[in-house]
Amino acid sequence: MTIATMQRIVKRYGSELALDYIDLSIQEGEIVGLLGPNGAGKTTLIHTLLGMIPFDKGSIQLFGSANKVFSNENKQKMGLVTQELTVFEDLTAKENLEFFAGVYGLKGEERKRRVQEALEFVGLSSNAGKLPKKFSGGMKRRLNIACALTHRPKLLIMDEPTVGIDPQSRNHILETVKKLKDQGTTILYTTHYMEEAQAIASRVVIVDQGQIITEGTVNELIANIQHEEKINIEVSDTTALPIERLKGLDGVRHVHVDGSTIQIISNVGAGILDRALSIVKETSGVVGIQAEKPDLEDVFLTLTGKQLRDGQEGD
Ligand SMILES: Nc1ncnc2c1ncn2[C@@H]1O[C@H](COP(=O)(O)OP(=O)(O)OP(=O)(O)O)[C@@H](O)[C@H]1O
Repeated sequence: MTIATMQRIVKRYGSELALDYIDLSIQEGEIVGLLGPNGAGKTTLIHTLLGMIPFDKGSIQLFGSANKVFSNENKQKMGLVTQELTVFEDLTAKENLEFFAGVYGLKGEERKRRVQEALEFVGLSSNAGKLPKKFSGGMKRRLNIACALTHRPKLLIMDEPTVGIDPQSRNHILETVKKLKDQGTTILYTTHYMEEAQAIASRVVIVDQGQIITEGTVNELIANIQHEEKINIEVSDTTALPIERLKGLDGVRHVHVDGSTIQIISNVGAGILDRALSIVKETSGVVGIQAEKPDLEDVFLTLTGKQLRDGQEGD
């Protein structure tokens, strides 16, 4: 089932074109990683999808219908984890959750149960009675996520939920996102950390300057930009290098020798590593292997000619 569709969406802030004909659809059960540098339009895209800001052109469908897209019924099915922390510093973690659960209309025993579940889900049960101002940055981020979970949204939108936290807390959050997906939540996850998208996204959508410049699974995106694979094999003995035999392997394009290193360039997916190693081992003694593997950063660099500006901690 298609959970959300954006068709030809244009959004301007005055003369600034923030979304430039966006076409995006999100299928049930996916984690869509929305990746792009600062100012690319990620926050604008999700605020538009949630009906929080008006757009200039195009149409949006949610949960299979274009009718009453931003009705309360549909809004109840969505959750937003904001980029800025939206927790109240002077309420305990539990009171914060009770407040947000109340906003979504949960009452009585059900509200208590959902608050408890959300606290457990993000690993904050033992800190339920504490004030967030005493929390670490990572704990505050986890509470911020829990606030968007008590009403069990079908579509959870997370706007850079790991900005400014330590790697351990980040991993904890990424695990939480995967757990949510396993429980059937569809997730739109925006980030400018390419390794996060690479780790959790079933599909990655890369935006830059208000446009979707490419989308696909991480492997598809990498395969699209990758025309060859490179393996460097360092040997201990260069007296009888089996260059001609390596050149004869299926899929090999070039073989170079640089000092004690043999570089083999092959077609993508040729899978020559095992075969090449067994040939080299026969004559030359292998002391090291290095395979150059492109990642999402290379995809971005290839498509836009610039770095993704992978964010620093605390930015
Ligand atoms: N309220 C606003 N008024 C005017 N311009 C805005 C407003 N919000 C965003 N913009 C502009 O729209 C463009 C897209 O911004 P947006 O915040 O959507 O990007 P982003 O990808 O979420 O960036 P970041 O990673 O820094 O959060 C930017 O050029 C930004 O300056």
